[in-house]
Amino acid sequence: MNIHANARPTLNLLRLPHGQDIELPAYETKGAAGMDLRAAVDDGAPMVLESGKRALVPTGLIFEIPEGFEGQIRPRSGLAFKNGITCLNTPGTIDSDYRGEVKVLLVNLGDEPFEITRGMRIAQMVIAPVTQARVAEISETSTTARGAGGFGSTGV
Ligand SMILES: O=c1ccn([C@H]2C[C@H](O)[C@@H](COP(=O)(O)OP(=O)(O)OP(=O)(O)O)O2)c(=O)[nH]1
Ligand SMILES: [Mg+2]
Repeated sequence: MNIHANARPTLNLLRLPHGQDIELPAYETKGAAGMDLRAAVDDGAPMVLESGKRALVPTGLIFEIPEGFEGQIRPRSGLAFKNGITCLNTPGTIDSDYRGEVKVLLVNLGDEPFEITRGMRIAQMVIAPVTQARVAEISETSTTARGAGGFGSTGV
């Protein structure tokens, strides 16, 4: 039994006209972290992503991410490995107050053109909790062992 079953937040979504027959985002396995998102491109006109180019791919869906959460749009590793297709802005951020169509910014880092067909699973979305911090300006920082060391300061 999933002990978190009752704690699962609900993702409301609205289909746009061009998303009508697209399968809804779904977790492909019981323990999947992300739900796969599908391309709502024209049936008769697949989108061709040339090598080195990027494109915003429509999902045909508007989400209401529950308050206190975000949607993280991440690449699918299979597309990345086989075709060099990834999300340019990964992880893309879907804000809980966004009410526009969710789009996936794909880039083709492979050598061949890539055809995106209607209903193709192009990316995945992870619903993750978000903390909004308060911002407080200070005049000096506390002291730590690390100090300003970074970018490899602890060695390899
Ligand atoms: O891959 C993505 C990333 C973002 N968005 C939408 C939802 C998100 O809530 C909104 C704004 O995203 P972000 O804050 O990353 O972009 P921005 O360049 O800062 O735009 P804005 O000024 O609208 O916040 O764009 C997508 O549909 N797909
Ligand atoms: Mg922003």
